[in-house]
Amino acid sequence: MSKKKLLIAGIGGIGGFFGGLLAKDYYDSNDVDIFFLARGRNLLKIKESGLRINENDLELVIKPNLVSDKVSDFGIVDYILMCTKTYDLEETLIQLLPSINDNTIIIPLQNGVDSHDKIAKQLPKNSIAKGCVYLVSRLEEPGLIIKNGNIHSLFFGMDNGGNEKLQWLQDAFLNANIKSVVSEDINKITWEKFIFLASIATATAYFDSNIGGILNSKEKYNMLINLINEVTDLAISKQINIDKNQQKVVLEKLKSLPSDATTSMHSDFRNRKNKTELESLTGYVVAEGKQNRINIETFNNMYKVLKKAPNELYNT
Ligand SMILES: NC(=O)C1=CN([C@@H]2O[C@H](COP(=O)(O)OP(=O)(O)OC[C@H]3O[C@@H](n4cnc5c(N)ncnc54)[C@H](OP(=O)(O)O)[C@@H]3O)[C@@H](O)[C@H]2O)C=CC1
Ligand SMILES: CC(C)(CO)C(=O)C(=O)O
Repeated sequence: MSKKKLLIAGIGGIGGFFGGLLAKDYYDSNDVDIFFLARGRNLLKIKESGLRINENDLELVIKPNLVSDKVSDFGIVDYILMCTKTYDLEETLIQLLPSINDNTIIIPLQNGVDSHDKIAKQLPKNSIAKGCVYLVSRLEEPGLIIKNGNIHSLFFGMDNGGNEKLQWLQDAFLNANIKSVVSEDINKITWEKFIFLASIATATAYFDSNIGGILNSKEKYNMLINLINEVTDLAISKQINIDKNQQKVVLEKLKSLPSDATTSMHSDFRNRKNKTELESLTGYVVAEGKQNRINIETFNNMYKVLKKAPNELYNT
């Protein structure tokens, strides 16, 4: 059997963490190659001294089989885990075309619910999975991933069956100690993540507050509940098969996260990044809510404020 090639595209908070665990497990493997697509100073640092993953003060240093920004170095790969921010998805896919043939399976692990369709539009012949992760992890500096808290989980699957194609990947994740699940109902799972994330990412960025700060303030908590209800109504209008009581589901998830943690979108606002995922999270709910005639007043009000540049938004 030929060697399987698994490419992690984007070595930041999630790609660095999950890619790092895979690269650690499969270093020297005769059966599997783990490749990293990285760029800039991050690429240089990983090439020079490996990728460091710091979890609860324990540090792992990982050398992938190959890290590069030149897609021609990888050849055709069997699987691609898409781990860039959503705003980099389309450009990265175009860059990756020389490594993709009709058999390459692509799994977006990004937040949001539209990556699958965007990839399928560009690559109609390929099997495209859906996926999502629960993790709090940041690329702290080039070559250094810091994971906060004890949770990590990864869900993936395909809408129309086809999960047997994903079984090899599931085994690879489990061998690398990644808590992963191949789901028969991945649309539901990714929407549950979206309801949770679009609400808490919007609230943390709008109030410039961590998760504990939202849960412990009556005013902020009530706004969070409005957000959860609005995006739940949107999901139901789109016939997503979810339980109507998403408040309970979201609050349970929030309680499993460290209270000093925040969302990746809020971190990007805080770090004055010139791009954020506002459009694929808050903006998506506003646009789809309007189209489906759902009351999305709280999302809309917060969206208008969050559209200002982060420099204008936060004064410290
Ligand atoms: N971080 C977390 O804890 C969680 C994040 N998520 C979601 O996961 C996704 C990724 O987030 P996160 O890992 O935080 O993002 P990061 O910004 O930390 O990582 C993305 C990395 O991809 C790199 N990249 C982008 N395009 C390319 C390219 N064409 N070639 C090579 N490298 C590229 C970026 O480089 P550069 O910096 O140069 O742009 C960056 O290093 C998002 O959708 C996020 O919402 C979901 C759950 C938890
Ligand atoms: C809230 C959290 C940390 C949970 O995984 C997340 O998905 C994000 O920050 O994007």
